[in-house]
Amino acid sequence: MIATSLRDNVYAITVNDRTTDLFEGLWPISQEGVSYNSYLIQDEKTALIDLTKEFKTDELFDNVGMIKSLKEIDYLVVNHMEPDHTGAMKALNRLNPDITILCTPKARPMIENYYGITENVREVSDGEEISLGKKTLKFFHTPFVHWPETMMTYLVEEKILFSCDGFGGYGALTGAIFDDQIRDLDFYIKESLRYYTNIVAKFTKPVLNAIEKLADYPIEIIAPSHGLIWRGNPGKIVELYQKWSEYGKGDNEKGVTLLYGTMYGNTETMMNHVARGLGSEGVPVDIFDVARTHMSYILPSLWVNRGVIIGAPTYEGSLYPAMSLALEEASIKRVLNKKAAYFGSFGWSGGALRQIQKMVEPLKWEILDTLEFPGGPTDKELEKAFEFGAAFGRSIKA
Ligand SMILES: Cc1cc2nc3c(=O)[nH]c(=O)nc-3n(C[C@H](O)[C@H](O)[C@H](O)COP(=O)(O)O)c2cc1C
Repeated sequence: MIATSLRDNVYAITVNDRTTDLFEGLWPISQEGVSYNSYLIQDEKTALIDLTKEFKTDELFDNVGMIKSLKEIDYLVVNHMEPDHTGAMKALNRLNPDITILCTPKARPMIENYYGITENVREVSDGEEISLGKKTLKFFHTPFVHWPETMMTYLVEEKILFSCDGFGGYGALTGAIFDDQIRDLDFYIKESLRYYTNIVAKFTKPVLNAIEKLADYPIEIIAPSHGLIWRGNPGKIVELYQKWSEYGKGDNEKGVTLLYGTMYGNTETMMNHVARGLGSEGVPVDIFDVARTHMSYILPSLWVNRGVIIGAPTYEGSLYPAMSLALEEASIKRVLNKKAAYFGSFGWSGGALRQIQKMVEPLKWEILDTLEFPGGPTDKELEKAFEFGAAFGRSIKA
């Protein structure tokens, strides 16, 4: 892909990755893809902001090289050390050992640990400015958006924020790279939420801190290191990230995530009646079979909805394992403060509910109702399931 101009002498080099199956070795992107965005600013001095995953090094270098020889670049700005933004660092350093690497103090030892580079590394302090000539880089330390060494870089005269992982999203770019060029903006918003819940959700407070820190600076372009560049409406992605971060406190949407798992269909039969009960109250419901859906796609729903219904049978005295794994993942991502309910089938002893209580208690999920039944549900139990769903729906709307 050829570099795109953001402003005079400010370029975006967006490298698409459509072959990595799992982002971070965890999160599926084989359908959606992802982009690694780097930025080049040409002035009396030239700065390159963030790099790419190692296997995309040649593509990045070829595209940068069309604008400026890599050997003539003065600064490499490292906003974040994660290898999807720094994988090309060693190769760049070999080509241009004189390049000055600008980073936070916390990034310096990481640069040595990951790439063995110790020379020409210059720490920038929070709020520090470096002049490139006519244009000025200003650095904001934003720890834990997404690692401790993270910072964002602001191009003062052009009012562009290079936000790295902050305000990023999955989704390879389709030639168009700006929000105002995209017909299916909903796709990128959905993929930004999935990215947020997969990658950033644990760090809601640092995201809110970063937004607050930048509040007084006019921003005309948000240029993250993954996904769309927000030029038409940069406030949109900031508002979304802010809203999603506020959800971490529990002030969520009036919807329900219905997670279920089943071995022989009894819990699934019940689930359909619970769902109809919820539907009768007009409450939006997302239904996921936890054994067959990657958690990457479940987390966005769990994150935004106020209510969670768990439907799963007892398995070896405890909870159906795929549901345990889903709840464990929700715990890792700090999905907190939900209204919850449980239903499920058992053979003889039960035990699933006990395990659920143990798992959701630290997450501050309030279990409003439970409905357990032996074997297959009777007609009476199915009626109860409908009312169980409807009652839960009412409590979510309340
Ligand atoms: C491998 C396995 C282990 C089970 N362990 C228990 C158990 O410890 N206690 C119990 O009450 N039922 C146990 N059951 C029975 C199931 O909970 C029961 O069959 C239930 O109806 C399954 O619901 P489903 O049709 O939604 O999968 C077990 C079933 C299987 C297949």
